[in-house]
Amino acid sequence: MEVVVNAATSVDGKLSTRERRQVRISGDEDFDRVDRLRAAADAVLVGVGTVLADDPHLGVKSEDRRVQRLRNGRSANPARVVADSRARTPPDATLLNDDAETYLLVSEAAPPERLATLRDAGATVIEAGEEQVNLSAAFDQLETEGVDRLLVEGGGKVIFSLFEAGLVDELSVFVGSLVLGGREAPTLADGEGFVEDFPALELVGVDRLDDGVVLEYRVES
Ligand SMILES: NC(=O)C1=CN([C@@H]2O[C@H](COP(=O)(O)OP(=O)(O)OC[C@H]3O[C@@H](n4cnc5c(N)ncnc54)[C@H](O)[C@@H]3O)[C@@H](O)[C@H]2O)C=CC1
Ligand SMILES: Nc1nc(O)c(N)c(N[C@@H]2O[C@H](COP(=O)(O)O)[C@@H](O)[C@H]2O)n1
Repeated sequence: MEVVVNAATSVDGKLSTRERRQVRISGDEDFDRVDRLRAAADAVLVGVGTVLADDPHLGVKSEDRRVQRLRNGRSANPARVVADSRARTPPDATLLNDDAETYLLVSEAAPPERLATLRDAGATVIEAGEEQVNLSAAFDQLETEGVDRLLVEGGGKVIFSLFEAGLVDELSVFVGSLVLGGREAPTLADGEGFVEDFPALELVGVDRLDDGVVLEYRVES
């Protein structure tokens, strides 16, 4: 499976404010670039922290692109995937609507009654890992469901875990012209952080977009 990570940060590397309030960092051109990434993906993944903070939809915004996907024999929207160890996704979350299939990646620690509620709300549950989702094992199961290209939109904890597990193939970051600040504000890669064996990135693209810049990297394995 090809795993592509995309996020938008402030110049100081933050994904949102210290209150975890979603900020419009991207401008229209960058949101259109993200829409193209979504349209090219089989599924879009976020962590449950992002679901609780933003209640995202994760669908393709452009009708032309949705129509093109249908012409190509695909679903109009990519599937939605939530890394959600303890099944904390609210049953009325927007990404559980009928616009696309939704997979919840959970661990053995997820309460069975929560899983029953979320299955009733339309989710397909994939279990991998004891306390936290084992992303590598979960991705193997997603691949059997036909997910060959996965777009990851965040947040910082999930992105760090993916780098830690060596699962990221491509990374693109839109750096907007603003400073969010705050040591508690989520950054591109949170979690424990690396002290050695940092992921090796090859810079393959730099583009000015809106009032910011898009940096594109290939991740060396
Ligand atoms: N500017 C941008 O491009 C984006 C910004 N955001 C912002 O990021 C913030 C949310 O980020 P985070 O709090 O870091 O949450 P997150 O979205 O990374 O979710 C973290 C949660 O995912 C679950 N999880 C399951 N398996 C995991 C694993 N193997 N490794 C790590 N987590 C795992 C855990 O419950 C964990 O608490 C929000 O403020 C949101 O607005 C989110 C996405 C994109
Ligand atoms: N690329 C990008 N730029 C920003 O400025 C952002 N705030 C985000 N946030 C991400 O987009 C998700 C919302 O998606 P929907 O519009 O609801 O489909 C949000 O959850 C973040 O993952 N991204």
